[in-house]
Amino acid sequence: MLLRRLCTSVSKSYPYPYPFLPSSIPANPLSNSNSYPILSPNFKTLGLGFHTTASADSGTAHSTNSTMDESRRPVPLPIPHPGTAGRAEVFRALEASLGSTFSSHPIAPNPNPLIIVISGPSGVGKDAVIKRLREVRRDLQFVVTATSRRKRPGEIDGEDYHFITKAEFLEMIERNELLEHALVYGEYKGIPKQQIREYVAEGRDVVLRVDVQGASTLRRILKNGAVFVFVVAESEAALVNRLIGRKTEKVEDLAMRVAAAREEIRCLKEFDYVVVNEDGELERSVEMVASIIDAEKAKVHQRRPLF
Ligand SMILES: Nc1ncnc2c1ncn2[C@@H]1O[C@H](COP(=O)(O)OP(=O)(O)OP(=O)(O)O)[C@@H](O)[C@H]1O
Repeated sequence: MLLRRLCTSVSKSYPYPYPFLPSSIPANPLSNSNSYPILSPNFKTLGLGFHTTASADSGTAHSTNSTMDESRRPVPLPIPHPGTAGRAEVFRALEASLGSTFSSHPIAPNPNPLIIVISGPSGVGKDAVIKRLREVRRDLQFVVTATSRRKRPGEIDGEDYHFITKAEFLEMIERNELLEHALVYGEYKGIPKQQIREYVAEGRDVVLRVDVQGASTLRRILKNGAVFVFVVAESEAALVNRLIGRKTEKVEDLAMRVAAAREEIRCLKEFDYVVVNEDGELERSVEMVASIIDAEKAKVHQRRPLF
């Protein structure tokens, strides 16, 4: 707040390109006509409680800090005008006047690795969104869910899902290898822990795909350490049409999935973001998810992926 006030008042009052000088400061007697006067090295101390002022009649700058010794008194140095001098020359002159080199280290800290949980009712397009996201965001890691259900046409084992038997799934549960698992429409689905741990340890962003009940479990485990995205269709009718169009469900399963979707939509408030995957607008939904990820990575207060 204090910094903002300082920046605002300084930028309003100072016509020179150097932001921390009061406008009343006279020309530097040592400078040529292309130079601006500048103080050294006490500008660094502005934030530390020194208050540097300029005296119009003496042509020198003073500090109101009574403890400042002679050696730290501001020394006026000539700064060549960027219009006539080379960039490197002005850069070096600024460094000399401030008494320190300009660091090339990143100003903002590296963002934390992010866990992105994508969920939503059956048939809204979670797999379709994730499949496309994989293509457009190569920087993301996708945890492959293990499932006991049968492969659908076009699905690839180890890429879309790890297709395993019910017995193998139960062994994974026994060995505590799953972060979360659920029995969904008579088939097991679960998220292997190890993959997430490895990706997060490498500082990578990880995308998980879970059903709504799985998302509730993950929220309890991961709390605010992950971002939860709820994918929905624009309407119930659109969702039903999509499920029918997929032609993968038995008729009795269709009714069950639609009934479940009605319940699952009530869980929306447990999520951080909602993405409406409108009919024919898959690309826009994928862009929306990518934007959510970018916004999360730009957060000043980052989530901490702990589990
Ligand atoms: N925006 C869209 N417009 C039109 N069709 C879509 C769109 N998104 C997905 N679909 C289609 O809708 C059907 C259901 O999508 P998908 O299988 O990705 O849903 P899902 O949420 O992963 O379902 P489930 O949880 O049952 O696995 C698929 O046939 C898919 O191609």
